[in-house]
Amino acid sequence: MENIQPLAIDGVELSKPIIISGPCSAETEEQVLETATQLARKGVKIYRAGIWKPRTKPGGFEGVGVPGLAWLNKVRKETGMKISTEVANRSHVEAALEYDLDLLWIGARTSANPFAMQEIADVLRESGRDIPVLVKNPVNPDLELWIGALERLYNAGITRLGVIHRGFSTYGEHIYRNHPQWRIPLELRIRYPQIPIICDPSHIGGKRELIASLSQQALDMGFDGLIIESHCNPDCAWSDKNQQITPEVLSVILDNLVYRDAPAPAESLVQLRRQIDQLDNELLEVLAKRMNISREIGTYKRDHNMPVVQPNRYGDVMSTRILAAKSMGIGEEFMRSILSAIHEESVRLQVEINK
Ligand SMILES: O=C(O)C(=O)C[C@]1(C(=O)O)C=C[C@@H](O)C=C1
Repeated sequence: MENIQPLAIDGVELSKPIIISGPCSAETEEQVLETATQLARKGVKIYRAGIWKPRTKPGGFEGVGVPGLAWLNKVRKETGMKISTEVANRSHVEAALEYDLDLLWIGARTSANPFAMQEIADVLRESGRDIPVLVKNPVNPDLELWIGALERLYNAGITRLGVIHRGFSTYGEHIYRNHPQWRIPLELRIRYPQIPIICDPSHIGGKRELIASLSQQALDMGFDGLIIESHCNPDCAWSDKNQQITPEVLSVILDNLVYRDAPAPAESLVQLRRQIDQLDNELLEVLAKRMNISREIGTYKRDHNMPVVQPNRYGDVMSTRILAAKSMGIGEEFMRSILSAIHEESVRLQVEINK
């Protein structure tokens, strides 16, 4: 995907960060236009509204369908904003192209489904249109599946691609509706630095109160933009009302965000990075030494017919190190995952010796 072009929409200068906003769902022409007018007044340039809504269970509001596309056209005409919606199958794409939408996005359930992604890529290729497309992460935390969805579009001739990080589904009650698992979009950034990443704090948080802090966190991590749900009357929204905010609130949140975009690092940062380099080397040396001891223990176990995994010893290692880590200001979760990775590798080396 070397040839990916910067996310550009014809006829609009994209702000930094890129801001996309609008209601979760288009409900009525009045609601669509009223929300759009208020957002345009606040300086938003790209409008979003769900026309077809994938619902977990049948019987919910499933979107207004094609008539909503005409309302979006009216939004563009009256406010000058660019218009976007989610597409999930061939007929959605055909209708969206017919109504000349400026930007499309692919939802998380669709990007998780290679058949649906291929169908969308095929219809875009047949249309010969290089419309910008944003791909939400798949519901499950699978980076390859996400990249696969992007590749299908890229191979179909779509060169203005971006992604939306909307968090990952988890079972049970959590503070987030969809767990952010930031390391996954960050890994994508490292592998494809040319692909812009837009954060969707509305779907990650699932609650209005979390939108501001999640947005700032995303910008601090170098994300390129935000897609935030906004509704002229959120409490009466037909879908996802807890995570929608008024254009007024949106504007306050945006005004308070700090967008960090400093270019070359100063000397003080270079110095600090040198210290990190040094410490990482020391960590590596210690790790290598630990693995060598583990190999020796592995030989001992093989010669004395002992099982590789020693749960009591592992439990002791875990609890004593976590206690020590805490007293040094190191987080428990972090320490637990490091120790568990070290133990896994240590066990793998010892199993090798037994072969
Ligand atoms: O103490 C041992 O028996 C080891 O092999 C070391 C070690 C570790 O890496 O800490 C590895 C495997 C065991 O399950 C417990 C601990």
